[in-house]
Amino acid sequence: MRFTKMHGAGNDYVYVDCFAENVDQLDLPELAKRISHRHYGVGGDGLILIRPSAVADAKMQMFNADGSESEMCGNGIRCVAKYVYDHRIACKEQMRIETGAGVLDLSLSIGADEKTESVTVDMGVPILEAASIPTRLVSNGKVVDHEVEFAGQHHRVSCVSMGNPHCVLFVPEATDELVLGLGPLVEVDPRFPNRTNVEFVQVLSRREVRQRTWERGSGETWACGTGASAVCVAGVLTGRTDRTILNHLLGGDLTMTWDESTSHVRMTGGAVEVFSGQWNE
Ligand SMILES: N[C@@H](CCC[C@H](N)C(=O)O)C(=O)O
Repeated sequence: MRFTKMHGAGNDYVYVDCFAENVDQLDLPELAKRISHRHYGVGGDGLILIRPSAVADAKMQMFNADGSESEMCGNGIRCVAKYVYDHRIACKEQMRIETGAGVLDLSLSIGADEKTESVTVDMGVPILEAASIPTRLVSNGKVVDHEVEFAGQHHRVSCVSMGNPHCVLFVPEATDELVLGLGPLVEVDPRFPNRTNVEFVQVLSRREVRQRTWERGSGETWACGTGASAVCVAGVLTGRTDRTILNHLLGGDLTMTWDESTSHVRMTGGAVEVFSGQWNE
């Protein structure tokens, strides 16, 4: 089976082109675990299948490194768009990709070498009601974060779904103690019956934040696009940031906007193809 390693802002996945490869007989969760392993496999934050779609230019199916399947992947969908364009599956600068969270619109910036340099994704409308710890309205009509106890400590969190669940914590500094210590506890907290992704965010100014992410099913990753979308929404709702922010993640930057007129979140970032190979197992 041919595969391609790609990353968006350092969030790296193993991609399989299912326009060319038949994976239907494979145990996909097991394959995701094995292929993602950083010592025994190709290595990555998970596995992403680029499939034909009946309703869009392609369909993305994504698995975390532990084999669990997620509805959506923000950095992954930019790489899927790049693959689809650069490998001439669809030569369209405006493209639609089907995900577990619906069909999303993408706009590609093409370089002089006729390859995709960056991608803007319309991430859709964030869902606040679906969060298991709901974001609350206070009497003056302003939405605020919610005080919750995790491991005996009180934290203020905002829960935002971008098709997949996110729990955003604004902190003075996203330390290892928080990300690697608290992150795994929040991920499996019983108040999140489907587990959750966890974002630790330091606000640098109204237009700039620094984010570290503990991802459901993959542990700490170098970036998370759906997480950056949730952070953009939570920053606006809690009055901390403007509607357009630059988010510095461990592996790169993402530009995020929560559009006031449409309520859609837009994300712009790079997508990089690293290498291709043959998986023989
Ligand atoms: N890294 C991704 C999110 C991947 C899925 C996530 N771990 C989940 O289980 O929901 C992104 O860029 O959005």
